[in-house]
Amino acid sequence: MLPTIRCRPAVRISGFHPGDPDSNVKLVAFEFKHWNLNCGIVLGFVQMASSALICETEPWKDLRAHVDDIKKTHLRELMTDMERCQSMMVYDICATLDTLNKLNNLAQAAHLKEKIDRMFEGERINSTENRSVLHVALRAPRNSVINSDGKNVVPDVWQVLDKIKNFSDRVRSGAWVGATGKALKNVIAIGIGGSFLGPLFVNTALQTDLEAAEFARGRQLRCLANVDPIDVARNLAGLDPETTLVVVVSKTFTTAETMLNARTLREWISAALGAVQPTQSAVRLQILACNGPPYLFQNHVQASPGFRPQAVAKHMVAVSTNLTLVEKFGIDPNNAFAFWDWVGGRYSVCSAVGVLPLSLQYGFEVALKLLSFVLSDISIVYPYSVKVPEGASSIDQHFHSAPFEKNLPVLLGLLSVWNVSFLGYPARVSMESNGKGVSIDGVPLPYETGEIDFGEPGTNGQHSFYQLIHQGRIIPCDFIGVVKSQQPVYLKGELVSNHDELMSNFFAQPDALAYGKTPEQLLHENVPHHLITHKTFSGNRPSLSLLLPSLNAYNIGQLLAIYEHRIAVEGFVWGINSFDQWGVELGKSLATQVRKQLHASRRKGEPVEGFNFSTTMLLTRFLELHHRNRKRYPVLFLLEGQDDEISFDQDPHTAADDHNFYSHLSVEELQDMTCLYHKVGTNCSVCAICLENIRHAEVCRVMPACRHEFHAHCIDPWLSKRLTCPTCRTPFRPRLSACE
Ligand SMILES: O=P(O)(O)OC[C@H]1O[C@H](O)[C@H](O)[C@@H](O)[C@@H]1O
Repeated sequence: MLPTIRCRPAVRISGFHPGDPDSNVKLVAFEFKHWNLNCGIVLGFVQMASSALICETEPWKDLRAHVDDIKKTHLRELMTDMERCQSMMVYDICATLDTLNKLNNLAQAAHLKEKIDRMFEGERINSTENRSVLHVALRAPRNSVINSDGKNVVPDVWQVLDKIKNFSDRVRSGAWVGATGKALKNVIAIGIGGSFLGPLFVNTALQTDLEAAEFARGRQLRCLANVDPIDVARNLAGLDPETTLVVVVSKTFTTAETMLNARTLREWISAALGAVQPTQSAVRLQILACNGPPYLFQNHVQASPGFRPQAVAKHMVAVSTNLTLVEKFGIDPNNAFAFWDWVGGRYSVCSAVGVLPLSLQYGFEVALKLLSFVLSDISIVYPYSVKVPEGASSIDQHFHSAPFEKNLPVLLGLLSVWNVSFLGYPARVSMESNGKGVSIDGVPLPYETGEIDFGEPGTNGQHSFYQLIHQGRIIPCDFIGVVKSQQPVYLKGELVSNHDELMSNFFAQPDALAYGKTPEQLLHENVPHHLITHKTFSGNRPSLSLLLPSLNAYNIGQLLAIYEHRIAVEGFVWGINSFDQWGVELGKSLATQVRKQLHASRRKGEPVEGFNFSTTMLLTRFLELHHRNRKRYPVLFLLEGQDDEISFDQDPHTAADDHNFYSHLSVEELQDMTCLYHKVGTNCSVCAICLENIRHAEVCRVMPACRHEFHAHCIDPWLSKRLTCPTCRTPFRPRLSACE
């Protein structure tokens, strides 16, 4: 089945025969009719100077002039194309045969083929970072040769894959156990951006796939990115550190959010199972306060049995290009899984970034299918002998070698360029790659690039933002559907199965966008006159519909690769660098300045300065309100930190200096401190640390000045570090005596 370009009559790309014996591309195999490619090549070739913008070429100007013609034709006129109607998947664009010829000319002018070749040949096409772009090597068969700087990188890739197989097999079989001897059933993958979204996407898709789910029975994979402690709390809810493995995923191993989350979980592990390292210099007790429900792990903090260095080694592993920092963090280098600077973060899901967490959850064989390989065709025993590449790898080969008229990523990329730069429609995906304002040579761009990416699964969007896409701005949409549901449900008495209900909408929406609804139709339906304009749909809105046979590891890999390459095609044509992301840096560095200010204000009472007036006011207000409200926050959990980067939630006036900050009380001294047996009706009845009621006759400590009361076993770890009330921060001197 599939794709048809829904455009002027007589232009069609069709195909997608999942079982096509002549094709090793299972997602899409298509024929292209009535388009004389060679003619397009000859007519369109224009040599560009290296810093010339694509908009200065004749093919670009030709397309620009063509826009007015195209705007005269409505998409609904194209719907009468019988050839298109016979296809199973439809790509509706506002374009004609002529448009496609002109786009092909543009591809020639942009030297698209040469750029694709340079990428596969490992040239440093990411010139602003001086790197090659070789994510295709991550899914290359073991015996292939792909060079970067004259070195074949494929053996390194397979060395890591072998290591992942070995490690994930051991964890899954129970040969690798946690610090207390229990099998590790749960995995939390910490990362952000490209070190998060890819694994999250694949995990979301696979967790309802029956085959994959069978391999994941009894196991959980959670992905944590956001630095908001609420997200940490949600991800840890219900997990036991004894049976949890933390995978820290960061290309650089310096990303602020990932490293703070990694330190947080390192404390979670070590508080429950033993301290991280006996660093005396900066061991501090931190209270993270929060209004939310008490998801977290106070009990583990109290129960910490003391220093057990193997806890982190057993419960934390890393994926990174920066193995030095991994080791410095305290993770055993043997438990680090490498990748390389020629893998961009957002193109890294096929590296250990995705393959390690997915192998731990679903087994290595399922993860391998995502990349390239049909397991039935290879021996699982080493060495793998790969016969038929599938998954992402099949699309790589297709992208590299198929002629443009049959090359799906090329066609999709060219059509995106048409939508964005000529028709002025903001399109989808690739915001970090192609959201650029200058060419690869640093020349400001006089045309629109980049796309805006948003969406929703299933029909959710129909009940919200589809209003915008039907009657507001024209936004080209991608609809991705599957023929066979992962979880088929058919209820007796219903008109259709649940999946057919879903798919009814999949087929209807592109038509609604393309056809629209005219005032004449509405009048014919007796719609009241005053509502006619409100209920009119202009139509003529382009969309792409992709129909997959099913959502399994192969198809997911293919889908990923199609979108990766489509993005590259767009960037190659626009003449921009799709592989850097300088635009994300400014906000991050400003956050560093804010972080320092918060630290200085909270710890030393320093006023807010160095910011613009508006931000100064807002920050000051934030600090004031936080300070005023702090007593009402329930204490969520206690942590020990050792990094100066961690901002302390500390009253400036009670933390004048580090000398007073530490109580230096020994365990014996703590035991000697006055405690009492709680009597009903006295003081507070809730311990603000564990949030449990304090019951009759439980052993408690009452803060002498403020009379706040806590379970003795809850408050003691805190008191060993500082002599303030954790609720109101009132300082005090201990009275040492036996229990009353
Ligand atoms: O993997 P890391 O080095 O932690 O980077 C995580 C993310 O951070 C950056 O902000 C980049 O914009 C992303 O492309 C990257 O994926």
